[in-house]
Amino acid sequence: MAVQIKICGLSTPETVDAALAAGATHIGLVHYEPSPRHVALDLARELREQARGKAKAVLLLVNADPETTGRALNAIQPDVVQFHGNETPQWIGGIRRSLPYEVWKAVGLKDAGTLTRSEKYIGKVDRLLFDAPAKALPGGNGTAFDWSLLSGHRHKIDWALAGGLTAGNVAEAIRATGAPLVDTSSGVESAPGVKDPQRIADFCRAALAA
Ligand SMILES: O=C(O)c1ccccc1NCC(=O)[C@H](O)[C@H](O)COP(=O)(O)O
Repeated sequence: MAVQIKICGLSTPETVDAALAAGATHIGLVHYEPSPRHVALDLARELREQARGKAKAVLLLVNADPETTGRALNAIQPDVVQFHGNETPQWIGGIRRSLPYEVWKAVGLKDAGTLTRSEKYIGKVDRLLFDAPAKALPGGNGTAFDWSLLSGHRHKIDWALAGGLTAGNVAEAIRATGAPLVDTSSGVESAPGVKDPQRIADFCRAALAA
């Protein structure tokens, strides 16, 4: 099956079009004010509508309180909500039980212990997104982690690979890990928060050719 591709941190209609044209299966909308990719709810709703029926819209939240979470989900009605902070399995499981969204949890992989600890989300989420550990931001830092942590790992639920992926390394990352879904943000930007249509096209081509 062809690898699935998420282009994260989109914030303009032009770059959503570029992602859709290049074959992205998922577009990521970051609703987190400290991020250079933050999109307010009105814009996120427009971008989500632009992608409807063409790619899944993934809403990213980071340690959002219940009111913010409810307001954002209501406004955007995404296909997927991705939790990218320290949200607990109980909190995430509650959202998944009560709302009709696919639910993902991002996990920063430092070492084999983090991989083992990520199992507490099994049964509470639909997918684990393995990313580099948090730095200045919880995600979107453009750094890769040690992919060998995943080699030979028996995944018990759906998963995805993120962290420092570019057109230049995504094929190798797919071969090294067997990732069924790859996610990039900084690797398709010309500056933090500024997506580049050419880099989006190059990334998708390289991932699909892997
Ligand atoms: O992208 C952000 O600014 C961001 C901020 C806060 C939490 C998560 C964020 N991004 C999440 C993603 O899914 C990124 O695509 C993922 O971390 C990979 O980013 P990158 O290493 O820059 O490709």
